[in-house]
Amino acid sequence: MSDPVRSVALHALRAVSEQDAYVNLVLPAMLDEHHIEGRDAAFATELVHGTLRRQGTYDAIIDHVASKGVRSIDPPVLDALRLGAHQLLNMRVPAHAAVSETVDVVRREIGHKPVAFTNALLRKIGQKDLDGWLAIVTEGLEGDEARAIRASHPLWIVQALREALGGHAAQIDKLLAADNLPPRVTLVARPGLSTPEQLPGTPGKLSPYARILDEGGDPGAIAEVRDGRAGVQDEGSQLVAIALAEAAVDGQDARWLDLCAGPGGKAALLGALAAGRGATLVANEMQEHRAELVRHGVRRLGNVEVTVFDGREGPWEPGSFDRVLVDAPCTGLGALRRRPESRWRRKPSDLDGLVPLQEALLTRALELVRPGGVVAYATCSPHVRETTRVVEAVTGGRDDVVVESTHQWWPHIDGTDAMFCAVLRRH
Ligand SMILES: C[S@@+](CC[C@H](N)C(=O)[O-])C[C@H]1O[C@@H](n2cnc3c(N)ncnc32)[C@H](O)[C@@H]1O
Repeated sequence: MSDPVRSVALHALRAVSEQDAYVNLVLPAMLDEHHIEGRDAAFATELVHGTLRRQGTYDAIIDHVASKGVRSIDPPVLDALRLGAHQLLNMRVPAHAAVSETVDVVRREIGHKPVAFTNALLRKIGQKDLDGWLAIVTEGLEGDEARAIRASHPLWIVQALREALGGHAAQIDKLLAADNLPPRVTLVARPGLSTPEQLPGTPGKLSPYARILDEGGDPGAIAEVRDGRAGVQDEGSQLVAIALAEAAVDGQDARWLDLCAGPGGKAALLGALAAGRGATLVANEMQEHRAELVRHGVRRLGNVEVTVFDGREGPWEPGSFDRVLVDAPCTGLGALRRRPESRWRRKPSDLDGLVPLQEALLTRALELVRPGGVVAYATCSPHVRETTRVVEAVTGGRDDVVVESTHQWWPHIDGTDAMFCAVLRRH
């Protein structure tokens, strides 16, 4: 394969759009297979992740330059055009190389037929810079419609994020911009197993256990991460585990439960915090393959039992836990910056299935915690239907539950994923 980097990039985009692959899984495997490393691997990652993030903007531009519109274009050719547009408009690739290399990939990987078409469209796109194109494709559009194209988010997500910002809705552009920046890798030093000072990088801003790796830092090269004394974990996730661990409980503090634990990042931190107090943790996960990831994450801890049940039905005694975490399955709209394709895959109707499950899991958690104990309800989504409205629906009309605190973290303010956490106390 000549220029294997761009060929791999196109294959990864095809796998995402054709087979619903997750780019975070499929691209590293392809890079490994083709022995693409170092700067070439970083270039391929930027090509693919950047193209996926900015797909909404590029499709609007391609729609403008293609005489029959973007929908008339064969999916493999469209992926190649997006790849070319990203190089032309958002990367420091010289325009002639962006066009000719992308056209070569089309010739090699798709065939001769679309070569002239691709060449003509990319040349047109190369005639203006990104700002020039944005002015054209948002002409006549206002507010969120223009914003959706400019910041490359589906309109319904822009509207949901603006609603979630509430009184801070004016920050929407900053939030959308933060979603388009790849996050720095953050480590967690699991207390009792390692200290942040033993890890490379700089201290976190919010969690006392966090360390932020320098750009290009490889967590796989760190001994503490390899052997489970530390892990890779966004600071927002660390803060959720800390919020549950630090909430005051009346009386004993011996039995903790993580109802939805897979893949186990929060369970590992909670387990370490529980061990420091002589408490035990049940880390439950419904899917066996994800429970296996939890077992791996907590392998250094002797106080964690991993179970595999539907959290709504597991065989625990009512009132048998002092602290319970419900890190509920959700749309993940708070983690768009680390999952480049997910914004295009999620649908508003996903909420219709998730919200009843979230309510049922929180209801069960409130049954399993003892009076005087606490429940933390968390989502890696700021969508109000999954956050405050779930808490209101479950606690409204109950006089045995008090909402002690709610907190929404944001990428553009806190540098974390947009995690939500409510701490509830049973009476
Ligand atoms: C947001 S993730 C949890 C992330 C995890 N706490 C961590 O920090 O690594 C939600 C998890 O809930 C699991 N899940 C979905 N439905 C469930 C149910 N009914 N009971 C228990 N777990 C469930 C999913 O498989 C998924 O692993």
